[in-house]
Amino acid sequence: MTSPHRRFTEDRLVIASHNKGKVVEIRELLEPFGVDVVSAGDLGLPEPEETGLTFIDNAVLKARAAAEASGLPALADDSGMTVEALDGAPGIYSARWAGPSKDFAVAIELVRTRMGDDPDRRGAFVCALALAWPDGAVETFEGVIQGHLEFPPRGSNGFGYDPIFVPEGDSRTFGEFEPAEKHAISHRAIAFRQLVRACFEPD
Ligand SMILES: O=c1nc[nH]c2c1ncn2[C@H]1C[C@H](O)[C@@H](COP(=O)(O)OP(=O)(O)OP(=O)(O)O)O1
Ligand SMILES: [Mg+2]
Repeated sequence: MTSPHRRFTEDRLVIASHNKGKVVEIRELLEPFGVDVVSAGDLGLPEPEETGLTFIDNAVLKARAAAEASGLPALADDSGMTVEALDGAPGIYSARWAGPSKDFAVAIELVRTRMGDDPDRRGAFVCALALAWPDGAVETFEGVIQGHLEFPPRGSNGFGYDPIFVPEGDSRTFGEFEPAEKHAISHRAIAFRQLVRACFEPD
């Protein structure tokens, strides 16, 4: 049976993200596919306003904006952390909780104080990926990893909320994971496996 997905046949791809930590991870995850990648920041593309109400909506919006502006296929990642005790917050607002200076010490402190001593420490990371072409076609994928939060933050690897997130089955925070270990299990890795199967690997 032929795949219902639009396949990636070009040799260049724009990473539609202005987050340096995320761009590093996406480059590492795409490395085996020999695609020439350039980031939206490198191309001087503007950072679109994320007006969507879901991770998928925002990923599509960012991917389409970059594909239209560059004339190249573009891959966007919209991701965040959801906390049970906060009814899913910060969720799609995960980056915005860090404020205009993108200070995640501030965002982490906000999560800590809002959770207070709630005994429910469960949290998850979600990653939506959208691959968009300049003609408007788009493919979307989503990955989730469950875990719990621990304070104070530990570890200096990764980015964002990694120093407080402990994935199920481990006792270390993602901030204490080596990059390759995070790439084996993360929400982004789960979404990437689907993307690769649908759009990159031969039928
Ligand atoms: O693996 C992760 N480890 C820790 N924190 C993470 C992760 N993945 C997403 N996060 C948090 C921080 C990030 O800032 C926000 C995503 O927000 P999101 O709008 O998708 O990205 P962003 O504004 O940082 O860059 P951009 O929109 O240009 O891709 O969620
Ligand atoms: Mg963003």
